[in-house]
Amino acid sequence: MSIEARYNEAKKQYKKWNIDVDQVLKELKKVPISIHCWQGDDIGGFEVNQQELSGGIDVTGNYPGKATTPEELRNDIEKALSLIPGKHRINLHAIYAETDGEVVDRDQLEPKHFEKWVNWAKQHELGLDFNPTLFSHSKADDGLTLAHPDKQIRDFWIEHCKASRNIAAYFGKELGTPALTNIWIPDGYKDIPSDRLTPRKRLKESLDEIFADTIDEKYNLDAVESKLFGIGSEAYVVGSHEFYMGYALKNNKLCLLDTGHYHPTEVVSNKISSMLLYSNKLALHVSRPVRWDSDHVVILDDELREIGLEIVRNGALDKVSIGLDFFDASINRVAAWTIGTRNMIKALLLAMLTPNEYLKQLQEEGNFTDRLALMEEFKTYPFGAIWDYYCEISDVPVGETWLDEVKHYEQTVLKHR
Ligand SMILES: C[C@H](O)[C@H](O)[C@@H](O)C(=O)CO
Ligand SMILES: [Mn+2]
Repeated sequence: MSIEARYNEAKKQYKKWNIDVDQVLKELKKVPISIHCWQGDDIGGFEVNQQELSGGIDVTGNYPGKATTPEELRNDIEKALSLIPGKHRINLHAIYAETDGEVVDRDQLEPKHFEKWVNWAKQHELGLDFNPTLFSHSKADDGLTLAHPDKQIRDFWIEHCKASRNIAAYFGKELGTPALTNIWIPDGYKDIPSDRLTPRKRLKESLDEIFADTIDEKYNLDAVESKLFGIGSEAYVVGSHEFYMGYALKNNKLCLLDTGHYHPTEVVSNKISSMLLYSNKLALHVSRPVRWDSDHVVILDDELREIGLEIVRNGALDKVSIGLDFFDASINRVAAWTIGTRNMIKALLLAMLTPNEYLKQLQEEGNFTDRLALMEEFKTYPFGAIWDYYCEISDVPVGETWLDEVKHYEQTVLKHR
């Protein structure tokens, strides 16, 4: 049976539940995923004086073929994009600036250092998002940045964050879609602090200074990302969830929830509805923590499916900015992007192919038997036929055939680096 014939058969099954699959695919096509560039080079970046990765995050593995130049990184992203259905965004960190061999410290970065990224994004009709990089730098060596007791250090990072917002606004203006500037800092202490309040006060003041200049939301949106702990900040992280939730709500910023930044049994899917009751916008870093914030490649597990459902059934596709954040250097990096991003899209499609309104009604009626029975039965509905058809009409490989393309790319390009 052809892919189209299988699709038409599958469609009939969803039709029984008033799910218009053609319409679903049109909607899905409009949802951009912000794909993080840093999977392609193990968060190395291209600074002239590149420093070792710090900030309490770690990339493990030594799979050959990592991108060593901006051109290589862009080529690898292009390869991954050719295997992923839909139109997406690329998420950059400040360390991906291109300064033509000149040493430009982070507080001095300007839009011109990202001109090549913008030209490339225009060529491929991609939106861009941005992150100041407050790690892998001598001024972050003691694990403190915006909350540092030394004003000079704080000021340096404040200037970097301001510069980053201007760079993001430039992306937004040039590309006609607002860039999300996400601030994540590593600040914290390895051991039990004697004062939790003072560093948080300093962080609050630093953020107030960073955001003092208003930037049109047409061009730039600001997000703040919390964390529970990092390597070297096990006992205390200044920018905790509560800290940023309060800050974001009070200052009209987006809270960014990273799925690896919570206690092991705490899930982001359960936070989305609450957060959206108090804020009209929310951002995600979808990752896969294995026992800790390990940033494994996203798989189609229960939590990913639940995140998809929470976004879709609450009508929040235009409120939640979906970004990815994983970095695995033990497997082919183009495959990592492809697996993780295809899975994120699959989770959204699965959610759209669920009779959400009817299931809500069952719950309201207290009919938990039917609710459970249907939720389980829908797990074996012919989703694969719809997904394959979506890939076909999106001109990307169907099923696992994308892997052959990655293998070919590995043999012809990655192996020769
Ligand atoms: C590269 C980092 O993963 C990223 O900036 C940050 O979002 C993070 O999640 C740190 O744990
Ligand atoms: Mn993150």
